[in-house]
Amino acid sequence: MQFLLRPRSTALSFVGRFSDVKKCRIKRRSQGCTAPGTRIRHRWIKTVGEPAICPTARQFCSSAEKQDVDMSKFPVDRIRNFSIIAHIDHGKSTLADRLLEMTGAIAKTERNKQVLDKLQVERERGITVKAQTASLFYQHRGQTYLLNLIDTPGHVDFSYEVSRSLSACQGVLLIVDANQGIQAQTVANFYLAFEAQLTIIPVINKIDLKNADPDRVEKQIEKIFDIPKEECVRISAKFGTNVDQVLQEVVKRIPPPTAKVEEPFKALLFDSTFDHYRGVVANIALFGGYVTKGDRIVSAHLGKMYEVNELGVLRPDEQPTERLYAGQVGYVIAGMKDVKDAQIGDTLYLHKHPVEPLPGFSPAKSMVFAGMYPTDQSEYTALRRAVEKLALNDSSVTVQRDNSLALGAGWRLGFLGLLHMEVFIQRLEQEYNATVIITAPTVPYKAVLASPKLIKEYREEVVTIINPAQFPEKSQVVEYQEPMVMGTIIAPDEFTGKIMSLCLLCNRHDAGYQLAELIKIEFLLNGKPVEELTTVVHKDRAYSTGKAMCERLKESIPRQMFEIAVQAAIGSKVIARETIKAYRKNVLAKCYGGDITRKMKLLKKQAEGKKRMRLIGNVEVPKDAFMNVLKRK
Ligand SMILES: Nc1nc2c(ncn2[C@@H]2O[C@H](COP(=O)(O)OP(=O)(O)OP(=O)(O)O)[C@@H](O)[C@H]2O)c(=O)[nH]1
Repeated sequence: MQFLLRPRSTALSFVGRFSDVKKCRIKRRSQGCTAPGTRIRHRWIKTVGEPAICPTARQFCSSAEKQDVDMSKFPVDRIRNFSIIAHIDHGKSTLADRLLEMTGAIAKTERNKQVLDKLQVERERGITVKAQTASLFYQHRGQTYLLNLIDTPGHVDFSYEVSRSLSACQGVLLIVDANQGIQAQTVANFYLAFEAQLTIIPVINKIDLKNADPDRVEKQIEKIFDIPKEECVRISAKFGTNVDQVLQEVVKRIPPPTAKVEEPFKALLFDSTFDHYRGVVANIALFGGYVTKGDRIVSAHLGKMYEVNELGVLRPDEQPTERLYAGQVGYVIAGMKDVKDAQIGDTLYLHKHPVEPLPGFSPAKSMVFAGMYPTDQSEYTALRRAVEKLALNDSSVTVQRDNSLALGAGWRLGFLGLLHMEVFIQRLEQEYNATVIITAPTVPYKAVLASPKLIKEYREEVVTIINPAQFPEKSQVVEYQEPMVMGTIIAPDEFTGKIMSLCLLCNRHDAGYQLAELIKIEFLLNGKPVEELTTVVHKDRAYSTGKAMCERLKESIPRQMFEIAVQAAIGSKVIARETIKAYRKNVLAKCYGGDITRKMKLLKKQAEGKKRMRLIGNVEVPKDAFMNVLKRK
């Protein structure tokens, strides 16, 4: 790993192997933007709209009032579109709950916790993986404001969701934990918002904590982001302390959208979900004009025409309206049945008024690839549909068809990181009842080919390999290359030494490829290679990886009626071995007496379990064994 010290030593940059990085994230910086760690010299927060308001003059909409709000009465200057961004667990979803409660969008009950985290996987893991939109009506000085709030995920793997959400906003609430202070994703998200030229309101959360030190965090914010400490809002999202001030600051400081209703309809499709009954529900931000139910709209990228069947706002549940106007954020359902119809970043316009498309987004770059196969090939078609639908909800997943001799037809999927991969598979299992086998995750390596035969086959000299089983032999290549990342750590001088070990966990961006000594390791069960476990590692890690994987295989494969040899091999050379002793599992062992139905039940359960097994030679390997072995600790 290389380290580069930046001027004044406020930031430490490093270049490291991508495969070392545990939480993967790729970040592209637009040219000419401020480099991480350098101080921003100019003031960039503007105060717009009215001067400071008297808190007593503020009122909130009641739940009853909100139903009657006529969207057509919303002049653009009373709309505020903003996102909540932060490092993981700094309290975005908790603050979103409070904002929803205070504006009457949801009732204030114990049950209403992390309302915007709708997915089962989000509730189980306590993390946000999908950005969610909610339109809030907020009364201030006798006027109703429409606040469109987008709650975003904090984990580095889902930062693509954050950058997409920001394209629909003019401002952000940058939440910082009063105890932890500024963390890697705080800096990364700050730069996303800064580069998008959004107004940034720093919010110091969790001031109720015993170890909270808001003064220190304010100083950090001032030093690193150049935001005067007077502009920070101190809150406790958990207890609602000062949360009303956040709403006031949103109205005061975030500018309204510049969109004009008089212009032709132009909307950015910034997110979408798939509804089994109604098809694609597209989240749109209107950059001009208005759209009405029944209008015929065109998607600029695909040139396809649709009729708007339903549109409305998200409160946070869908609330249909007759029209959506310039500056608003809402949803449309327009008979998009095919998942490929709703391209994230596409521009929608009226059939009769074509417009210049909006810039859209550059596609997310997958950095972790894995093969996925149905446990039972008869489930292939159902799984294909599930993958397509889930990929629509998560456009940062790349899907390529793949075929394995042993596992049959499947896909090679690309993810932004390992958590992203785990969440995708958990969602497939929970939302689509799918059971799948996942192969070893790998980063995209490059090989400079030497063999003319291979060059002819690939039709290029430098190939990117996303499947270790297709990794060319050393004799066929000039060199291997591996992806590198550029990471940034911002810290005071005195900590430079200590933070070296933390480098693997920090924010990073693409730093190209470098020459690498790579080796392919194969794993064999009783002499039969398990293709899906084939892995490519750095030469110096070959033995430790081979040994660790053999040990994990031994732990994960249940004993069978014969002895199983677990081996790791480089070419024909075995580098590690473990033995699984013979054993016979008699499921009826504890079932005394003659109750035949009980015995049949146990045998049926065993047969179902076997379905989830994969037969390698004569060795049965449960699906979970693959996951256990492939999980990096
Ligand atoms: N004491 C205290 N705890 C808080 C406060 N705000 C949030 N928390 C807790 O912090 C944890 C994380 O809160 P979330 O709202 O899920 O954080 P998040 O930023 O949305 O998390 P991700 O979406 O996963 O990035 C939860 O256990 C909250 O109860 C606060 O003001 N005070």
